[in-house]
Amino acid sequence: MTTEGLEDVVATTSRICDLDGKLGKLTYYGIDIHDLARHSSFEETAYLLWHGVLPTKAQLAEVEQQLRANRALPSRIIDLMHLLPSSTTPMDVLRTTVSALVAFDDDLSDKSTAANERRAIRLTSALPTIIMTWNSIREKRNPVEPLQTGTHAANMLYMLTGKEPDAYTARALDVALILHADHELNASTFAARVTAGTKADMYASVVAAISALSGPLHGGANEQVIRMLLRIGEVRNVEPYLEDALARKERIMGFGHRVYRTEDPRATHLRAMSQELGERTGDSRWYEMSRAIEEYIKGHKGLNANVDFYSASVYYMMGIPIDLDTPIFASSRISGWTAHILEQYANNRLIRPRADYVGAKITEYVPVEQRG
Ligand SMILES: CC(=O)SCCNC(=O)CCNC(=O)[C@H](O)C(C)(C)COP(=O)(O)OP(=O)(O)OC[C@H]1O[C@@H](n2cnc3c(N)ncnc32)[C@H](O)[C@@H]1OP(=O)(O)O
Ligand SMILES: O=C([O-])CC(=O)C(=O)O
Repeated sequence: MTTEGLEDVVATTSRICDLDGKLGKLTYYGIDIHDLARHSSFEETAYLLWHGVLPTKAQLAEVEQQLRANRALPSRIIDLMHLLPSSTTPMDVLRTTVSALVAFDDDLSDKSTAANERRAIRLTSALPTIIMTWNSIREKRNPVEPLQTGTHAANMLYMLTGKEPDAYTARALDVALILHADHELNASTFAARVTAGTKADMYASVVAAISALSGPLHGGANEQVIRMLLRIGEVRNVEPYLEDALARKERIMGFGHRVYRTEDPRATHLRAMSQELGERTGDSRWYEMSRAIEEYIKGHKGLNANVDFYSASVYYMMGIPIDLDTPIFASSRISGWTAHILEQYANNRLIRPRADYVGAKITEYVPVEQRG
């Protein structure tokens, strides 16, 4: 029997992330996402995903230090970015430069777990630098050097503007990164594991993941959500816009999920953040439109907002350029991807499902001269 889109197919065992779509429960190594969002940091959550336990104080300090120490990019990666047309999308730049980073790995032949854990740290540190360096290059500004201090989130905001972010915004992005860090066998993580399952290296596996994340049915939806909010413009336009869109059978980005049949627990936090950011910035339009869309779609289609819905207005109110939304998702999900790649390597079997053949019956080969 076939299951289109592998819905509900259990494709592997994993200790990393547990997801209950009926109850709306999400845990990383048994720790509730709500607790992580309230109390953890992105760095601590990444450690948890890589090692399966929360770090001691010393281990946390060490991973924070390693993540800071690896922020700078090889200068030739920056040279490579200068060669790209300024219209290249940030996701395409991310995919291309992560692929090129393999050439700067000191010893690719070292396939030990320790070497792959070091690669996970290097890749996690590199992603925000790539994204923000590209943002400067395409705007014909000098890239801002990464800070040697501060969190993954604060450094990302600093590299965007050249100014240290206020504590509230840095923490809000930190929480968003925690919420996006892992999500079981989503399409990009599955792509990473399929690639790692062939014993391809970590760079190749992450490139596969970035490529899968970029599509609008997955991580690319957050960018489409904010474009929709901009098109709608104000709360009173929500209803006619959605009526039209649904009549045309359009999908409303940021709604629906393959696994959740109830509220996505990450959306609960992002909704509250969107409201709070609206109040702080004195412009609640984006939050209010989002609430109106959510109510309409819930009422008319029975669909819940997913992680991409409220993250869109959150990032917009932080002043993040729209097409950096999905790369920012990637700069969190890299922790989950690399954790899954490490888990795949540790207990590997090639991932190779079958297809139910529904094509033509055996047919005789007709040489081209006789085909008319
Ligand atoms: C981080 C993430 O990846 S979260 C997901 C981000 N993606 C989006 O927000 C894109 C919009 N959402 C969607 O396209 C889908 O809900 C997906 C891709 C997330 C999940 O899709 P699936 O599990 O394959 O559900 P499927 O596509 O079979 O949809 C089931 C039904 O709900 C409808 N539906 C699902 N999502 C939506 C939506 N966002 N807007 C309108 N209708 C929708 C479908 O049209 C379909 O209706 P039908 O049976 O009448 O044809
Ligand atoms: O799990 C999924 O299919 C999509 C998702 O929410 C994520 O990757 O965060």
